[in-house]
Amino acid sequence: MDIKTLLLALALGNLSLCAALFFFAAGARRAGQGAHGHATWARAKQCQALAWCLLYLRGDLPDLLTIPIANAVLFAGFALDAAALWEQAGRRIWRPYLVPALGAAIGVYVAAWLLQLPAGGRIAIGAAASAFFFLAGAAALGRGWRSGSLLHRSLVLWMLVLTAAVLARGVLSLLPDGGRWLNPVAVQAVGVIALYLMMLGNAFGYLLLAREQERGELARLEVVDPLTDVPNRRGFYTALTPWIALARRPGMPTALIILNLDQFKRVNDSYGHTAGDVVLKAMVDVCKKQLRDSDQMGRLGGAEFAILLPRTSLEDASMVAERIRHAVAALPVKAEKAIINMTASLGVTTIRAEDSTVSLFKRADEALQAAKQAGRNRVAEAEVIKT
Ligand SMILES: Nc1nc2c(ncn2[C@@H]2O[C@H](COP(=O)(O)OP(=O)(O)OP(=O)(O)O)[C@@H](O)[C@H]2O)c(=O)[nH]1
Repeated sequence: MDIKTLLLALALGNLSLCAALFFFAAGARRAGQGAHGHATWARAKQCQALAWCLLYLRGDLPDLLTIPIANAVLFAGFALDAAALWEQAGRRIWRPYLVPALGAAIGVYVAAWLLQLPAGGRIAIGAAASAFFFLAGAAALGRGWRSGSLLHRSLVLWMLVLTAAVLARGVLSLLPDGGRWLNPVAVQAVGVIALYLMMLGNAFGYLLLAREQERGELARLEVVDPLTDVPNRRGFYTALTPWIALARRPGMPTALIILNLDQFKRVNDSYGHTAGDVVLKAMVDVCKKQLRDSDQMGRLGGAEFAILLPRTSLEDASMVAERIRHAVAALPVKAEKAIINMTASLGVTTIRAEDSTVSLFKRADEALQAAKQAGRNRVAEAEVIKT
């Protein structure tokens, strides 16, 4: 296989990935899901497909296009590959690191071309720049090394080996007698094959990270409310369980507040569901500001929230509830070009030795209903057992 055929294989490989991503994005858009998740990776593949096409057409197109521009686009493609891997690994901030590195790589390469450095020098610069971006990508994949599967770890090692091969090709191109004891065409072919395998390794690595991230997100959504980012009912119950067990032992009590926004249905009916969502998010922020780090807020559903206050007496919990009630009433929420004033009703109780989740929530809910019936925008305590 000659070098031209290998370059064509690289161009076609990246073009097929572009096509696959295009149809994936179109499918996601039709399903109403949006497809922003893979935008960086799609751009990386587009850059690389264009660059390999230009490199393939060397000799047919002007050198300006097939040498400096093709390599600059290729470096951009490799940098975006690394960026996409970092995004999938959970780090969204890659621009401050990769953009200057890309600028430097392009600057040095173009300067070498303008100064008419021998081709070996340019190849070495290209290899060093590519290896840098491959290493950045491998580092993103390597972050999950400890918890990673065998496939995950093998991919990291595979990318490191290929990076070393690309780098070795660059070093060999600098040796004055490199061509004497090695066939230069074979060295070039090994370099291009390493790049081809890197394209495949990167695609596997990217898909692996994407699958891991999706699994992590699904696991998170089982216990977290996606709108307000606080635990949902299931997550809150899980956090509550040890405190119910602890209530059987002597010591400071744990308090529970249930908060329900008043007449929230009207907000949805008057301003729309989107405005209602903004209000719910704002309410969580308002409440969190009144709580300690050790307190835990959760969303039970609709406009109803629960707050767990460890080591807090009924009296103190009522004071916190009153503070929250006041803060909610004092803060108008801007949503959908409207200013919405809200109030909340709150029921307060402490966990008792004989409590189960059902009896605890029943009591807190009765207090909440008492607050609603007394005219809303107020705090009510659950009845205390006289001993
Ligand atoms: N915007 C928005 N609305 C929601 C969401 N979940 C539930 N709701 C709405 O929240 C409203 C809950 O109303 P309720 O708590 O039952 O009653 P209310 O209007 O607040 O009246 P009171 O509780 O008696 O003061 C219903 O209209 C639900 O459709 C959500 O995620 N977003």
